[in-house]
Amino acid sequence: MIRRPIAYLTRRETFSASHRLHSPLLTDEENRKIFSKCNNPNGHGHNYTVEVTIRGPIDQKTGMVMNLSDLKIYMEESIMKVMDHKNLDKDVPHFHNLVSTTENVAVFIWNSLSAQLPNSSLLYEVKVFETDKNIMVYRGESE
Ligand SMILES: Nc1nc2c(c(=O)[nH]1)N=C([C@H](O)[C@H](O)COP(=O)(O)OP(=O)(O)OP(=O)(O)O)CN2
Ligand SMILES: [Zn+2]
Repeated sequence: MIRRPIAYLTRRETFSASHRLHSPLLTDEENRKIFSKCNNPNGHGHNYTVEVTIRGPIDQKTGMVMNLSDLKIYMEESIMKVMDHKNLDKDVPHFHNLVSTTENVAVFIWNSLSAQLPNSSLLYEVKVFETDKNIMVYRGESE
């Protein structure tokens, strides 16, 4: 049997969203202390960048791990339509009772994409840049 090379492909999208860091599991005082300026009652915004990486064998016939045009559609559905120009806490039901940290945003994107992809085992990494300096990575791991 011919061994197929494994390759990684990544697509990047950017979206803008507002949010407030406020955990329902903490008191108001604890929220203020832990999240400080990010607990501002009227929220704040970010221009997020998301990189989604797919890992898999290169198909002999197509020469592709996955068609980037298809990945574009999956990311449009899972990320852009859901979060771009939205208030994460109010507009995205997932964050009604879950603090919208970038870690949780990365997990949310992973789960949404997994549900969309025909073969979710190809999903390798979701990387979310909250700012140029603050970057979170999720690879589907849990403990
Ligand atoms: N582990 C996490 N910590 C923090 C998160 C997060 O999502 N996960 N988020 C925030 C705030 O929401 C906010 O995004 C912080 O942004 P910003 O003030 O721009 O970040 P810096 O203070 O690092 O920016 P400087 O440019 O260095 O001032 C906080 N923590
Ligand atoms: Zn923030």
